[in-house]
Amino acid sequence: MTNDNSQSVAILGAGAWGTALANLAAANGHQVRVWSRWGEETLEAVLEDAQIILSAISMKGVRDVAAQVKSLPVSPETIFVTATKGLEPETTCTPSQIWQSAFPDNAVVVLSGPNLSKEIEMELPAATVVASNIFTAAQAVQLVFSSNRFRVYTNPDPVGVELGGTLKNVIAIAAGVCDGLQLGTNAKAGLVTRGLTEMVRIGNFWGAKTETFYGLSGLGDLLATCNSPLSRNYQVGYQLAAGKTLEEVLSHLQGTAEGVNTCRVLMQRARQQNIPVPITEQVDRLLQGKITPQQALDELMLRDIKPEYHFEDGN
Ligand SMILES: NC(=O)C1=CN([C@@H]2O[C@H](COP(=O)(O)OP(=O)(O)OC[C@H]3O[C@@H](n4cnc5c(N)ncnc54)[C@H](O)[C@@H]3O)[C@@H](O)[C@H]2O)C=CC1
Ligand SMILES: O=C(CO)COP(=O)(O)O
Repeated sequence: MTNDNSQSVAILGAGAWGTALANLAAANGHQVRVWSRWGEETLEAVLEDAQIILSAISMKGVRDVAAQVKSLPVSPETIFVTATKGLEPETTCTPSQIWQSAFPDNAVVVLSGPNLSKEIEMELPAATVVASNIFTAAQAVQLVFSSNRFRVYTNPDPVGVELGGTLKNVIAIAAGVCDGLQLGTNAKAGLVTRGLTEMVRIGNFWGAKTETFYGLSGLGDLLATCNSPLSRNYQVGYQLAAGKTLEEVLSHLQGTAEGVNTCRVLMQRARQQNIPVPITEQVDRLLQGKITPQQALDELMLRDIKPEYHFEDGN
């Protein structure tokens, strides 16, 4: 396909998600180059004249790759896009914070939504969100990826969009446990809905807007990952419920389940800041092998009874 507005796009990370995004941009007629740490092309060659640099590196590699990019010439006009869903253990930074601190003069856009890469590779329809403090940058990225099979919305709340995609991974592990234990549809609906409340609570604390969590990058991604065996995070929970150890599960898992590390980081930060995160807390104890899936369920069901919401008018 030819494209009069063809952009030069560098994709960093040739895993499942980087490859799917590269294919979407290439199908729209953009010039796409993909860099992988195992590939033949150098980072310098892939970045040359890039108008958009998109990172789909898993969380553990983001800071290192950002430092490598920083050592190379990058125009201040270049837009960075981050598609990673995780939190850095040492700093609790989100990926966009790492990219923005490495490139303070460049626009940074977060791309996140209900996007199971296998379905996107099968050319099934999907929607996503691109969020930035700089609206024109989000619009430019929207144009690069939008097509009749990938609907891209802009959003002005990058923190909310990024946290939605990150926090839902922990709830997806819990949802996998719920299905693995065959707890039924009512239990799953209760878990996912209270999971969303937990995500909003954390997100608000960290500066995200409530409405964003009710959109594609929050509720949307929560529904996708909590209901699909294609989700690696869901698979982790499902297999823990079958009695496997975390080590056994991770040794056979294809790709990255970011929720495992996110849960630890989130738990530490929530404790420091006194944010109640009951579901995350049980997932954390389960991942650490401190409790069984059944004990996690009992802990959640037998918490103190309380109102569903604290309304502002006191009712
Ligand atoms: N696969 C999916 O359906 C989706 C994944 N994501 C997110 O995208 C990110 C990547 O996910 P996948 O592509 O599925 O994972 P993956 O495991 O298939 O690929 C990860 C990529 O990161 C690279 N990488 C890891 N550490 C590195 C380092 N130190 N230096 C350089 N490169 C390094 C790997 O070589 C690989 O290319 C994750 O944060 C995930 O949550 C987001 C939406 C959808
Ligand atoms: O984020 C995803 C879908 O939006 C992918 O989920 P997993 O990382 O659990 O596979």
